[in-house]
Amino acid sequence: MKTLSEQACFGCIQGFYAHDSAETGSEMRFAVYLPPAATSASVPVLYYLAGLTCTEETATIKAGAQRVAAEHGLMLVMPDTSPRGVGLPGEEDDWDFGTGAGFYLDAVMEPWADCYRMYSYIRDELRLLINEKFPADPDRTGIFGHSMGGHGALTIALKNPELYKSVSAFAPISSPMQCPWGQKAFTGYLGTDQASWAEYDATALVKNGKRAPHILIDQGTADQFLCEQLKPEIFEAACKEAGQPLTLRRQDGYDHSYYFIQTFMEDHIRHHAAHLTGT
Ligand SMILES: N[C@@H](CCC(=O)N[C@@H](CS)C(=O)NCC(=O)O)C(=O)O
Repeated sequence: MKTLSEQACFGCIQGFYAHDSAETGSEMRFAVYLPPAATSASVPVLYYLAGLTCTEETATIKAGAQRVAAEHGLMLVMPDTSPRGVGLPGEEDDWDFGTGAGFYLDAVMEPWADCYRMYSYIRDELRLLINEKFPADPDRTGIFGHSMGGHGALTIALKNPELYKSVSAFAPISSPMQCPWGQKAFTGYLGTDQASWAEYDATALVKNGKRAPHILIDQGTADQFLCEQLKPEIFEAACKEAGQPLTLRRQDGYDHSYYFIQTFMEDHIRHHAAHLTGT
């Protein structure tokens, strides 16, 4: 692991790091915010998965998460959204597939299968690296994210409740099997086998018996992707039917941007702190 930069931020450190990833066969970058509490003890870790076109910098700069994370003593980890520059044909052609659009799954289709392994990268490789290199309490890990990253957070938490003790999402893709972004990505990375798609679809996972801790979702009513891509009502109905605890808040007038995310970031960090630290 190498340090790219470190800056003082709310009493401790905002850093950017890179490492050679075995899962993605490439150098991956990630951002870590260490709260002041991390100077004297191991602290809970909260992963934030970003959306389409984003990098490790996007939420670090735009989400305004550090002040509240410092207050609650949470470490923030903000990874990149895909491998970059691995040289696959077409990887840069679309903004919603390939670079910047890893969809937090393990691809099985060629040529993506060797490198596009963001599910295993986030759940295993990066988590173990963070636990080894930073003052992390491995028993207190939470996960949240936005849009494609909201889908990632929900699916990773639902599939691994023993690893993730808190979960939330901003404007998640609630059922990628049922929207154009997801159908394009799943066809390209997973092929046409619908059974493998269901393994990465939050709504299907809930319907098939997977459970996560109480989920918080915020969704802006003026989000330009709401009706065609995000469809929170599908996930809401599945959770209600299955008895999965969910608080879905429809926020009047907010769109899909980081102005929306930064408005409700404090509520999300408090939600995670309540699960991870009891504060
Ligand atoms: N490029 C897309 C929009 C992509 C987009 O909105 N990405 C969201 C995540 S799904 C984002 O967070 N973008 C980065 C930003 O707002 O800084 C378009 O032209 O419609």
